[in-house]
Amino acid sequence: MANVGVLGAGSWGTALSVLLHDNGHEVTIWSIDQKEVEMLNTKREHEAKLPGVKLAKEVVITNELNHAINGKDFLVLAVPSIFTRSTARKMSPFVAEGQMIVDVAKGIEEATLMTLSEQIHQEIPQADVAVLSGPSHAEEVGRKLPTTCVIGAKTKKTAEYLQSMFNSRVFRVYTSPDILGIELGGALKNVIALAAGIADGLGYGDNTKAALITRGIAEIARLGMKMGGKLETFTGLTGIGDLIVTCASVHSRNRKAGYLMGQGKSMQEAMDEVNMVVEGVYSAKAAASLAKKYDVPMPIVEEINRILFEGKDPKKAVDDLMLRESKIENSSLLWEKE
Ligand SMILES: NC(=O)c1ccc[n+]([C@@H]2O[C@H](COP(=O)([O-])OP(=O)(O)OC[C@H]3O[C@@H](n4cnc5c(N)ncnc54)[C@H](O)[C@@H]3O)[C@@H](O)[C@H]2O)c1
Ligand SMILES: O=P(O)(O)OC[C@H](O)CO
Repeated sequence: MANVGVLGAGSWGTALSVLLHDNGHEVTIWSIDQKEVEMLNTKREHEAKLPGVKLAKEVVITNELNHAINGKDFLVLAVPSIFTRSTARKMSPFVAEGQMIVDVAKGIEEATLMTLSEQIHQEIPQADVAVLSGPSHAEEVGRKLPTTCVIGAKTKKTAEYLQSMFNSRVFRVYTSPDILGIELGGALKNVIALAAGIADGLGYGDNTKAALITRGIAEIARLGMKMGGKLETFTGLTGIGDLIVTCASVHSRNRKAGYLMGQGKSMQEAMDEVNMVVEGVYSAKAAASLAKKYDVPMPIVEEINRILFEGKDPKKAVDDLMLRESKIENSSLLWEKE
């Protein structure tokens, strides 16, 4: 049994707290928002973000960061990615040498193009930073439906320790040394999910969805491998696995935001209606900047940026994708004879 601090009390922080408590660990959740702490202490349920999932009375909920960090065997950082750096900076004075932090958010910092684990390492150099990712909606983890994820860590020892902490009958965790590939897959799939949602909102069909998923992972892998991520990661749970769930699921925040935009709502109207973090909106510009920096074609990502930030008509964006110059499916495939 371990003593765990979960930083962030949104839907994912809450679902993982329930999982870790069910696994027999002592869990303390921290939220920056005193009202959220009071609400969770009173109701033992996040009605707005994860209705129907109860937090056991033993789970401690606090507004004091040091209470969630001091003496904990490991920490789970579950705040939306735009708050990762600021939260890590606040955490740093309380984090012990070698204390493990598992980042479970998905994003890339727009200003620096850094992954979340890189930001955490910069703010908390003394921490042992790992990541947890995969096809795992909080709504289903909270209902204890079978789910698989991957822990990425710098050492096998840390990865296997954390694997044993999260593993359960309903939550199967694999390990991986490819932290970068895991983080890029998690952040970039949210941008493609916006496109999948837009296609749904426009009334397009399964063919369109399959095309976006397949060409989407091609874009993600092309960039990710040029940055140093591994092909095996992009074809695994945190790559294609997470992309499939986010493009297809009724629970997906990014898909839903895209759907609303496909139906004619503005980006802001869509984000307000979803009322939970829509990470793809924050990662889209970073993805386009990385594509430019690494000289990798990412046409879906580029069109999403035009829709989000230049007001391009989504239908015109799909037309432009369909009418791009003709291409071979994969430029590494060759005919024996030309
Ligand atoms: N929800 C899921 O199914 C799921 C699954 C896997 C990964 N994730 C990732 O986990 C991260 C969190 O997602 P979520 O769904 O829990 O989001 P959410 O919108 O439910 O979480 C919002 C929470 O963030 C915290 N918060 C708000 N403002 C803050 C601030 N200024 N500083 C620090 N914390 C603040 C509060 O506790 C708030 O409840 C995202 O990166 C998301 O991609 C989510
Ligand atoms: O699928 P979304 O858009 O809700 O994103 C949340 C998580 O990243 C799912 O893995």
